[in-house]
Order: sequence, then C-alpha cells, then structure tokens
Amino acid sequence: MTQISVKNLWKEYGEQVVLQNIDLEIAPRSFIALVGPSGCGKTTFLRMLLGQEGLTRGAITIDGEALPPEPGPDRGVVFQRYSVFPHMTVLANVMAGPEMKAARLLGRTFGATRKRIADEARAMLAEVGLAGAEDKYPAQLSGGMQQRLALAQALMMKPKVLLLDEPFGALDPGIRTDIHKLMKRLWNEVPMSVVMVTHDIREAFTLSTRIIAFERTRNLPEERLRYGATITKDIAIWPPRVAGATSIYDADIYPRRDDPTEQGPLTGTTWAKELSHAATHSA
Ligand SMILES: Nc1ncnc2c1ncn2[C@@H]1O[C@H](COP(=O)(O)OP(=O)(O)OP(=O)(O)O)[C@@H](O)[C@H]1O
Repeated sequence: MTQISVKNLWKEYGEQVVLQNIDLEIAPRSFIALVGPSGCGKTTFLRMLLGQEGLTRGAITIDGEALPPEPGPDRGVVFQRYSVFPHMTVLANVMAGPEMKAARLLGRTFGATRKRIADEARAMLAEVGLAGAEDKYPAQLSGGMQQRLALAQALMMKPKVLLLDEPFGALDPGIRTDIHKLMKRLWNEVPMSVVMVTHDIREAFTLSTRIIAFERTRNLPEERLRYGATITKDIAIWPPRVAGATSIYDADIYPRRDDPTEQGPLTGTTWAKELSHAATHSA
C-alpha cells in the first residue's frame, strides 16, 4: 500500500516562488482533490509528483523511497486533453505502455506476450465501457470516450498513484456524471491512490476522500514574486469514504447486476485479479 510524504516542499521558477512550505501525508488508497485559484501551482505540484518537474527544496517520498527524478510506471497520469496517441487505434493506445515495458525486457514483444497484453487491453477497454471501439482512432471518439481511453491507458501500467489534471473539465455535465461513476468504481477496485486537480468543488466532494486547497496567504502585488501558495485548507470528507469498502456512496456505482446497461465490479478480469493479488502481497 502506497504512502506518499511531501516534506517542506518549495518550488521556485527563477525569482518567482510558486509553492512554499508544503507538508502533506497522503495515506494509502486516498483520493485527494487538489483545489485552488488559477495559477496557484496545482499543476506544478502534480508534475512534481509525476517526476516531470524538479523541486527547489524539500522532499517527496513514496513508501519511504525518494521519488525517482523522472516519470515511471508506478505513476500514471491523465490530463484534460491529449493524454492519448492520436495516430494509434484505441487498442494500440492501451497496449502501448505494457508493450514498451515488455520490449525493454525482451528486446521486442511477440507471440504469447503480445497476445496476453492484447487480451488484457481488451478486458480493460471493456471495463471502461469501450468494448467495440478497439479499431477506432481517438479523433473518432467523443470527449468522454477519449477520457475513458486515457484512464484505461494509465491503468494498464498498474500505477500505485494515479495523477489526474482536470481530467473531466472539458466534458458535458451528463457525460461527466457517468465518468464520475466510472472513476469511483475504478478507485474502489484498483489498489491505487489518486491525486486529482479540479476547479469543480462539487466534483471534489463527489469523488475524493480529502480536499486540499492551495492558496497564497500574501497576495499584494509587491509580494507576489516572493511568496508562493501553501496549503490553506485540509478537509476530510464526512462520512469517511473508504476504498473497497461498501458504503452509502456505493449505491450509484454498483447498480443491480441484472441491469445490462451497467457494468459490475471489476473482479472478473485478469488484470483486476493480478492487481488484487499484488495488493494482497504488498500489504
Ligand atoms: N515551466 C515554467 N516556467 C516558469 N513558470 C512556470 C512554469 N510552469 C508554471 N509556471 C508558473 O507557475 C505558476 C503556477 O502554475 P500552475 O500551472 O501550476 O498553476 P495552476 O494552479 O495549475 O493553474 P490553473 O488552475 O490555471 O491551471 C504560474 O504563475 C505559472 O506561470
């Protein structure tokens, strides 16, 4: 189970202090919603968790280990747009990460390995409601379908931490409600923590276990360069939302199994079994 610790983190770009004095302990299986005014450093913080951006001072550790200075398969990411490869089919998009990983080990993927990855990719696409769209290209999908594809692509690498940068911000309200249900189900079933940047406070309350707000405490024009944003609010959702536990929140994500239009829990697929096996053995 993954514990993320952020200790006395500072981020500066040249003269500009963007973030200061961030201390944050993220418990295993948390779903953190990160909110705050535009420009306060939310995306920068997410990119530091991803390993795409260095820290000026302080430390981030995952399970006690210093965060590697580059993105790795233990951290998946979905952005508001452009998370998928436009020139590859839906199936190829979802297979790309595991294929690259296998190719690094074996030189290239072929035969049984390729088939196993394709089978897992098809199962994953079915889980996010994209069965039948395997041969399409991203441009042929709606916005909601593209974000489902981006989630499937990120989850194929079995990340310990899923980072979401306003992933549902561009979607229509109805589609957003559907994808919220999917997101809750994925978080319940997959042994991962989630850190999500959002501008939508309702979305934060709908999905998260805890809401963290970044804000500048000193914001006079002459202070803007020298003082960055820090954590000004830390709200635990009540009643507590616990990953994998049945709660009052589950009614809308686990519909009756006799409803053919909805999918049940993810427990049937190969990758879900592997993930729960990995979780049981790393706990
Ligand atoms: N690579 C960079 N070089 C210099 N300054 C940067 C860089 N990336 C971000 N910044 C600055 O850091 C500050 C925080 O940006 P960031 O994108 O993290 O904010 P945000 O809270 O995610 O904003 P929004 O909600 O509008 O997306 C901004 O002032 C931005 O201009």
